[in-house]
Amino acid sequence: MNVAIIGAGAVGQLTASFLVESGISVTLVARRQGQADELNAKYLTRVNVDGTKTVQKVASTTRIEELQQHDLIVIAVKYGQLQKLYEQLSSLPSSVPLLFMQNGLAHFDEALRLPQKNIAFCAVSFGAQMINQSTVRHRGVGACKIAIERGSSDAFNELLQLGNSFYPVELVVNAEQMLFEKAVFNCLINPLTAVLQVKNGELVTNKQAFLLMQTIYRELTAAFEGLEQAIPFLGVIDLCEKTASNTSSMLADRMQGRKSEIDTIVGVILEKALAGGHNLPTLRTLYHQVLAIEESGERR
Ligand SMILES: NC(=O)C1=CN([C@@H]2O[C@H](COP(=O)(O)OP(=O)(O)OC[C@H]3O[C@@H](n4cnc5c(N)ncnc54)[C@H](OP(=O)(O)O)[C@@H]3O)[C@@H](O)[C@H]2O)C=CC1
Ligand SMILES: CC(C)(CO)C(=O)C(=O)O
Repeated sequence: MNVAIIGAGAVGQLTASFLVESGISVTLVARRQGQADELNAKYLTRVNVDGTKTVQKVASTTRIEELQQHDLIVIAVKYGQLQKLYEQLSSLPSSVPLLFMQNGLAHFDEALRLPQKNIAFCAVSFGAQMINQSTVRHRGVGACKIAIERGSSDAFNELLQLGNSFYPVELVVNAEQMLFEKAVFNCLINPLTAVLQVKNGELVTNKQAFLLMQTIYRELTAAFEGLEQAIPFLGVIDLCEKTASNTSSMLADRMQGRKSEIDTIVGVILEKALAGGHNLPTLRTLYHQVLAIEESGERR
């Protein structure tokens, strides 16, 4: 099987590394030629959760138009980077299956406007941190859930049968519900880690941060019926603990001075809650804090 992964960042590199380990041929598509050259010249290194290293050869390119013959294209860029990609993806053959790996909800309808016959979405709860252009650190084992929204599961079978306990893959029935539940986890973790500039584990060990997370959980469960059953608070604590040493993707954005995914994650959840008459004041305050930090351009 030939898989192309667009986005040689934290999630793209980690996923590439586990697929290669299972004998799948992977092409990592980078945005910058310099990174593609480095990946081609060097090896891709994964620093495992126990600190050991797994080193593999992975091909890299910047040329999306060359991906016509691939059996699967995984899209592992940030939400804000998808807009530029849609046009290129739409010119690929409609037979090429696509798998979207973004957090948040805004890409769901957008991706389904593409002409491809097989489209699936992914919600991942592992931690991944880019160390440099060809090294990724696995910062916590967690599931990679896949839900097929259009077409058949055949194209995704090899991924679903990966059988690696460090990169567990699960098939989920309802893509939108899966993305919603993952966005709820991210509402509880990402903005707090970004504003407080702490790793995920500190949301449990720091009493004040924990209190804030509990308050947001109460707001969310009051707004969405059945959420407390679908996502018990213990599950949130568990995710923080499993990814304790991870820099959340939103904190990583703040540290790099990049625009975050606050709107596709928190913005969409706030809108849904408001439609049901719930304002979620604590989460809303964090939302504006993240936007204010971005507006101030603190690293510029
Ligand atoms: N990191 C984590 O622990 C987790 C992340 N996620 C989610 O996964 C998604 C990806 O996040 P993450 O991997 O952390 O993000 P990164 O910023 O680490 O990686 C994104 C990569 O995409 C590249 N890219 C952007 N545009 C293009 C393009 N047109 N062609 C090719 N490559 C492109 C970027 O290149 P460049 O650097 O040149 O801009 C960058 O290397 C996000 O939605 C995030 O929320 C989910 C769970 C955990
Ligand atoms: C799973 C988690 C919380 C890992 O940090 C994540 O989704 C993110 O950082 O965006």
